[in-house]
Amino acid sequence: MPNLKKAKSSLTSELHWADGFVIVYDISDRSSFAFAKALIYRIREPQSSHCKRTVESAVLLVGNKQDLCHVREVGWEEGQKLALDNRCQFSELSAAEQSLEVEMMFIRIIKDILANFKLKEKRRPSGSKSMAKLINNVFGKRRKSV
Ligand SMILES: Nc1nc2c(ncn2[C@@H]2O[C@H](COP(=O)(O)OP(=O)(O)OP(=O)(O)O)[C@@H](O)[C@H]2O)c(=O)[nH]1
Repeated sequence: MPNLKKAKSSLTSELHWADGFVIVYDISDRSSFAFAKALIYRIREPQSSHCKRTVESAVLLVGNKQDLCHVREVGWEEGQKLALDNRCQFSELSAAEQSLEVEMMFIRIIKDILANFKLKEKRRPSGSKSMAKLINNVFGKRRKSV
């Protein structure tokens, strides 16, 4: 429960501007997984009016310290399920032993962010429709004739 409270007060400003999040927990520490879960819930909770995003944030959940799997407290399936249930990507790695994997992790989140923006572009009304919308936004829909 304290984790949830702490997570609620975390990320407040980042929720406004961040296009992506990498949430890292320690597979040999269950409390870090609970905190990661609370952070993901915070990111995915329905946004309040002052924080309306047009593109959903990309989230990559990472189970670190895979080299400590002999003292594992969080199963791979648990991490995978949390990610799937909350539209996140998931991977496990060992930052201590796999520097390339860490690099790949950042490339992956950047790719996901770009994919989200491309998806939004596709959904936008095209050409004249979008121009009409822009004009309406600037001048207002119901203009009185002079
Ligand atoms: N065995 C192992 N240890 C790791 C790994 N990654 C980080 N550590 C160790 O975990 C400890 C915490 O690492 P930090 O890089 O300080 O991570 P942090 O998230 O800033 O941790 P806090 O400062 O505790 O919040 C250090 O002792 C690291 O050496 C890993 O992949 N395997």
